[in-house]
This record gives sequence, C-alpha cells and structure tokens, in this order.
Amino acid sequence: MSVSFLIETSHLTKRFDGVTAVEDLSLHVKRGEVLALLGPNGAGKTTTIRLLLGLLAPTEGTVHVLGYDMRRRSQAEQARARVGVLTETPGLYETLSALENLRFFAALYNVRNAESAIETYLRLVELWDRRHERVGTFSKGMRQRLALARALLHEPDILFLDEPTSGLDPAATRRIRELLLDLKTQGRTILLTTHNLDEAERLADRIAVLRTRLLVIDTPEALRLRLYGRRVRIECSAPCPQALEIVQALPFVRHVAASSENTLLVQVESPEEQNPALIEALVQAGAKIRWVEEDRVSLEDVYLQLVGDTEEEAV
Ligand SMILES: Nc1ncnc2c1ncn2[C@@H]1O[C@H](COP(=O)(O)OP(=O)(O)OP(=O)(O)O)[C@@H](O)[C@H]1O
Repeated sequence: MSVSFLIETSHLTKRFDGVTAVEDLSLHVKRGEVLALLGPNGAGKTTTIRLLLGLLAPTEGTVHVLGYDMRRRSQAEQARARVGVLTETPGLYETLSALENLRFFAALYNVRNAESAIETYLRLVELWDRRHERVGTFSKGMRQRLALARALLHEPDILFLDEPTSGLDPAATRRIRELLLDLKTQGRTILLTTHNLDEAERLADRIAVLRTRLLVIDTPEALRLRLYGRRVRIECSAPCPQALEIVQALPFVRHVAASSENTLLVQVESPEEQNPALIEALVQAGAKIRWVEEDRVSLEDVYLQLVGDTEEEAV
C-alpha cells in the first residue's frame, strides 16, 4: 500500500474520565522522517503513542498508521505487524538467553530468514558475543539494546520509541543514541518521545512540543529562529557604556541585551549581511571589539520558553 504519510492524525483527542490527555492533535510524518515528541510530564506523549498503536481508542479525531485506520481492530492489528515498538520497560523473558528471546519473537512475527535476521540485529546492538547469556543477568542498557534488536527484527516500516534512553547511564545512553543515529542514516521512519533535548536535536528532523495540545512542530533550527532570530555575541576588551543605545538604534537590530559590562547579545535577521554595519557603528562609537561570534541559543531555552510561557497557544 502506498501512502503519502506513514503517520497521520487529525484532531486526535483522548479524554480519561474528565482528564484530557491529548487534545486536537494533527500530525503528519513522512517516510524516512524522525520526529521527536517532547513535553513535560503528563503532556500526553505516551498516550499519543498508545493511540498511534491502536492500543487506546480516541475520544475524537482520526489516526492512521501506514494507511490503516487504527480505530478499527483488524486494521490496527495489520499495522502493528509492520511497526517496531520500544518502551521504557522492554518486557523480555528473563530466564531465556538473548538468542532465545529473539527466536521467540521471530516466531511470533513470522520473521523470514529468522536466524540471519537475529544475527544481523544482535551484531548491530553489539550483543552477538553475549547471545547465550540469560537476559536476567543483563544490565538495563543491554536489555534496552536487546529490545531495540527485537523491535527491528521484522524490518518494521516505523519504529516507535518511548523514552529509549530513560534511566540509562551516560555510556549506555550514548550507545543507544549511536544506534538510533545509524537507523536514522538508514532512512528509517522513527517517532520517539524523550525528555532529553540534546537527544531530540541530534536525532530528529522535526520536533513536536506537546502539552496536551501541540504547541509547535518544526525543525530544531526553525524553532530557534522562530523564537530568537539569530544572535550575535560581541565582546569588547573594555566597557563601552553607549554601545547598547547605539546598537538599539540600528534599523536592522531586532533586540539587544548586555550579558555583561563588556558583552552584547544582538538579534539580527542576517548576521552575514548586517554584521559589517553593526561592527562599524560600534567601532565609530569607540568600542574596542575583541570577539564577534554567532550565539547559538540552546534548544533547552527554546523548549522552556515554549512550555513555560505559552499557556494556551497552539500553532
Ligand atoms: N489510563 C489512564 N487513565 C486515566 N488517566 C490517564 C491514563 N493514561 C494517562 N492518563 C493521564 O493523561 C495525562 C497524560 O499522560 P501521559 O502518560 O500520556 O503523559 P506523558 O507525556 O507520557 O508523561 P511522562 O513524561 O510523565 O511519561 C496525564 O494526566 C495522565 O495522568
């Protein structure tokens, strides 16, 4: 079946006895896209994934995955056979070895050439050498890697990853992220939820910020630009008291702030075009400029501004 969007929701809403978990969510995810769903605790991220998997029925709105209507049980089952899921609690069989776990799931999913698929994915997640060991003896990071191998075993069209690195130590987190980056490079379609902004930025083509409603969805770079424009950091070797006023008066400057006695943060549309005039004005005013550089706003600033200040605003 050829569909233009692998994931498509329209006005999706879920209420639980008076609590609205997700409201009016319209999302479109193309093949090969990695979308990160961000939002504070209770924002509706897991509920969204469960709606997308057809494990919960929407109160209102529609949800299609791979063209299947996930509100219909038989269609949802067909879709689920073609998606891979990784949750925070991987649900592996503790008494079985890594290999036996994957054999079990391979049989469940009717994986063709199961032994070779199992080897491929156990090698990918670097557990091939540990394949005969019982999962009960595995660390949390190893379990998460094995669960990722399991999610990939049947060559799913989409991967749903619910907080894939939650609770892992930095080294285990890094290994999972590297694996996910590999999958992204292979052109997989992935929807992941995370609280980690760095992870979202490194992996995702677009970021959706959810707080019951969709606050914003865009590329990380566009989110920065949308909120902050581009900022130039100018550091002088001595205080220049009149600098702020002079910069403020320039017609192309959107905003200026002093981050210290000697440093200005200047928001402009296009630093490449406007820096020469900006620097010239400051030099004429007697500023002794030491450094001029682009100041990249962290995604965390963007995110906090969105979830902190945007009360009921939907985009
Ligand atoms: N089965 C349920 N019954 C009643 N309320 C529920 C149910 N599942 C979720 N909720 C409520 O829906 C809201 C959204 O929860 P959800 O778990 O989707 O948020 P989340 O963004 O995944 O949060 P977290 O980041 O903490 O995992 C919360 O207020 C939660 O209490």
